[in-house]
Amino acid sequence: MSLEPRTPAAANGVVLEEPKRPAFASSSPRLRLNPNNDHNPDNYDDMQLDFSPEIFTSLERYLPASMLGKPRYDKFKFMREILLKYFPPGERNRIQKHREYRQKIISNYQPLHRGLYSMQPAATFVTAFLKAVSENTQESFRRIMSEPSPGIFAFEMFQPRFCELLLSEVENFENWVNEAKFKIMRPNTMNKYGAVLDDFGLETMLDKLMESFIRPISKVFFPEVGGATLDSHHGFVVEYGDNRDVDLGFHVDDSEVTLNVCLGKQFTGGELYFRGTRCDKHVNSGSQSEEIFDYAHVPGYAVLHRGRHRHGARATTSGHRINLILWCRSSVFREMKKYRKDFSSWCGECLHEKKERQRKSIGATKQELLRRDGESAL
Ligand SMILES: O=C(O)CCC(=O)C(=O)O
Ligand SMILES: [Fe+2]
Repeated sequence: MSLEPRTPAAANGVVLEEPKRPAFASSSPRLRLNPNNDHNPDNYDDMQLDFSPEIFTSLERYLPASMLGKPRYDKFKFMREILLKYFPPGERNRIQKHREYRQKIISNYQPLHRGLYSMQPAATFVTAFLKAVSENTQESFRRIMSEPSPGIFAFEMFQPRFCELLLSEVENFENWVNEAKFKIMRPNTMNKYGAVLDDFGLETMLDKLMESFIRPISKVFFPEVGGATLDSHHGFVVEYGDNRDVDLGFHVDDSEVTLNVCLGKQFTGGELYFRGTRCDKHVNSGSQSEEIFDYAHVPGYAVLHRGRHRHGARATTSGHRINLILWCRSSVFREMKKYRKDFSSWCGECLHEKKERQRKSIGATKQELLRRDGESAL
């Protein structure tokens, strides 16, 4: 098996080209860095748009103060100009196709357990997890979590009943896909099986899961990779066993923080193996012995790690294993990353290089001092 990490490039199919910086003249107004949450945005549902109306409604909170009082059409033109720079036509086309794909599922698929489609914390999480998140402190999180290897957190998360319901919903969706001979998109380029939960209606629920439960934890444990600013996700299930995927190759996720929860059912094998966190430049570098760690999945239990923490899943040797995966992303972190070269706060190899530079520089300084001492003694 190759140990070359592969970035699952097509992830949820949303691969954005490098955004080009808007070429505004320096005197032109710019978007605000933080949203104006007091502003009540207009509704764009009735307009013929080439981007989803919700994008305009969301973006409106970022408009400069001078634009906010302008007529709706002026705001629309201003925002569209920005969006066009960030989404080239091919990308826009792909997003439009994906929107139609989801629409087709939503209008034909009959959910089995409607309760799953809105976040119901008391029916979803085990009590200890809920308590830790409501306390929202490093101590409360540490109380329910183990950190068996640096940057890998394991904890009990879902109630058995919630796992059962979600498994049966996924099964119901897959039966519908087969009966309707519907061609579904798989979670990413690495899986032949599994399903994207966001595509059949669970996007809002998973957004809530990320915002209210994963982001507070990530803010504490992964601040250096945008843990506090997670603002989008890709949520899916992976499936292993007979007539399913067997294992998963060595890779990094297209996420800043990944939540991986085992839903069941009964299985042997399927352990995750981790090999240290790396930036793009060092993604293929070797591992230190202390970075080598294996984790055995337990139904109901979650693993939380940086997306750049290199990992893979060993063969599921018997039974059937289904895991919920939530790739959580931060647009702010991705934008800032473009202007940085040193990632020693989270990349094991950048840190190693930095220490090496410091060691050399201290050595050179010592040499210089010794030389000066020698000269003055003459
Ligand atoms: O099979 C697993 O538990 C890991 C899945 C995974 O790493 C992924 O889908 O990115
Ligand atoms: Fe992964």
